[in-house]
Amino acid sequence: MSHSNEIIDQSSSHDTEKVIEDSPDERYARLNTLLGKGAYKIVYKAIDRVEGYEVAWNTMTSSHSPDSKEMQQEISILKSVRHPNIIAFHDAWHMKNEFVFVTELMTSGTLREYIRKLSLPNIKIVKRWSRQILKGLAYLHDYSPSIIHRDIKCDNIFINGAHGEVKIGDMGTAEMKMGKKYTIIGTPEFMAPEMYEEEGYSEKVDIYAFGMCLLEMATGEYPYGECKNAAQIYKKVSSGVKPVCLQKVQNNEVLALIANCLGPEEDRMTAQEILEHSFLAVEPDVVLLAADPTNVHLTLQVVFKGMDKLSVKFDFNVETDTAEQVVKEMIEEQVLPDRYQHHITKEINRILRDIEKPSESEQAEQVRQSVWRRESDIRSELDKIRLELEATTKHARELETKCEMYENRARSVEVQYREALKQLREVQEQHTNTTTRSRESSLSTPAPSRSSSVSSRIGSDLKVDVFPESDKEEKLKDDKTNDKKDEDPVKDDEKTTNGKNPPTYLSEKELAIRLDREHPEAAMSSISPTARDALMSRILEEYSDDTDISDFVQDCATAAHRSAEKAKEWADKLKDQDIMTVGDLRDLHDEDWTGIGLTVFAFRALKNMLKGKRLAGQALVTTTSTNDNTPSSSAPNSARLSPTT
Ligand SMILES: Nc1ncnc2c1ncn2[C@@H]1O[C@H](COP(=O)(O)OP(=O)(O)OP(=O)(O)O)[C@@H](O)[C@H]1O
Repeated sequence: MSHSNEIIDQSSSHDTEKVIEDSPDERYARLNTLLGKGAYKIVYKAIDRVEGYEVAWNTMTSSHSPDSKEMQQEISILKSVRHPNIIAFHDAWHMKNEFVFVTELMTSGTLREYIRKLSLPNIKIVKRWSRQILKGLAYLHDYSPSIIHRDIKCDNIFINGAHGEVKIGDMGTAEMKMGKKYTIIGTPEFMAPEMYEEEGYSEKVDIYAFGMCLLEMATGEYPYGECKNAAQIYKKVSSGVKPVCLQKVQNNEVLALIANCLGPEEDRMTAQEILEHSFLAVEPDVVLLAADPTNVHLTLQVVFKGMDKLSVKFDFNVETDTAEQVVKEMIEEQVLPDRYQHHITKEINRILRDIEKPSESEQAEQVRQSVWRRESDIRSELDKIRLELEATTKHARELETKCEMYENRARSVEVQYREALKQLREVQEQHTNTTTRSRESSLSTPAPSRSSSVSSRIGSDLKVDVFPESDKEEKLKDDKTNDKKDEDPVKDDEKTTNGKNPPTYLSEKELAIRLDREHPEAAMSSISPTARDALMSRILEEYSDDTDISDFVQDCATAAHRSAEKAKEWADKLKDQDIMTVGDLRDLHDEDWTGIGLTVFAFRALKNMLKGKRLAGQALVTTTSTNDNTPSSSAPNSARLSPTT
């Protein structure tokens, strides 16, 4: 080569690049940039003046006359070879004793250099590269006439690193080198045994060489690196000894594939068969081609990527078909290979799911609607609760007013009772005195019976009309609704006594019972003396804030003549509201009480005990000390545990 002193390395600055020479037709301009040198070729960068591309300018010494008919034919074949995985051959000419040909330029050098850079390519990259090499080989082998490369090796496979494109190169050289079909030519490490035998060979020698490339890709080692020369390689190849690095192949599928490529010529798979091998086969895509507006009738297509197989188009009825059944049918009809059954079924189901899924804007609208619905539900629920609360508060106030009224009436009845009692005693006293005097004076005429007239007087004076006529109905209603659980015998009594035949005049006995019931403090006498003493002392003591609410409620219930179960029921309601001590109860605001859910009776019993217990205690003391079922005249009215405010 006469240009060495002007040559710059590819890595040198582009500013120093300049055109050194032109092709005979001046389309290609060779630059002084050296791309690489091989055993046969020196390769420069050049520019295609017509297309504006950078190209590779290959020069090699040649004894062949490019003007020969044979050579012209080969050049025209090479020019017609067009495949994405084969470096394009653009033009060739003979100049002095140099043969020059222009090819596609590859940016990242050879696959061999690239493997060294990666140190060890992963299995995904190996698969991707292998697919591309095999596609190129399948194209060449299927070409008419069939083209055998003869020198497949990682040095003759080039890469465009930016896109991971891999292309088979050295095509021109291969053609030039071959001369005759059975010429022994190639690189010993990659040559199939039949190539050494001079008995002819087929395109399967390229498959053998591909096996060696795969070995190099999978191990990062050059095959037969353990051999010192071509003779040693030949010996091993002809005696069937495989390269040592084969033992380093980890992946069993890769190992099986290499074994097939390096095996006997007749057993070797073709490039197309290897491409379809499960290790390299690319799973097909399933695409939705069309759908009717209701998304019921679909047209789907299975697309086999990277394979020359036809894609499969089929109809799918969402309402009647299932992916599993449709794929099974197509496999049975041999429309689809069964190895893709699972994948295609999965892909169809994915499409069906996507169809069902609402679009993003529909999803957003759905979310908006549901938020709006929730908001309006909550708003109307709040309105409802507010109205209920207002009604309940109103009702509670009304009841409170009525209670006050009943209490006032009860007070006046009590006063009447005391007055009557006083009169009774006076009458009795008078009667006794009269009787004594009579006896003393030994009068024979019996005195008229005063007691009967007193009784009748008491009966007529004591008009126990605690609940006015107008309120009786209401009272019955309130008793039923609000105090239903506190089934109070007194109230039942009231219902019958006061609700039906007002006004009611009670006999002495009835009056005594009535008063006993209306005065719980008097009823306390029915408690055992010990219990009563204990309760009394607790009432007289101030309940400390940390008194357990259950104890307090039990006292209230006992004082109000309510059962232990009732006490527990009240206590549970308070505890439900986190009221655990008397202190908690004291802290309650008036409005908090209504939320506890206690009956009006319980509510008042507790509240009164909390507020007026000193009085309650006094009442109890009086009742206890007299040990009498009749109420003490000294018992203050407010001490009663009947509903008061
Ligand atoms: N198309 C191309 N694009 C870019 N660089 C190339 C191209 N062809 C060859 N080269 C560079 O030139 C170098 C020599 O090329 P190549 O290996 O094809 O020569 P060779 O003489 O055929 O060598 P061998 O026969 O020993 O493989 C390569 O290593 C590569 O770096």
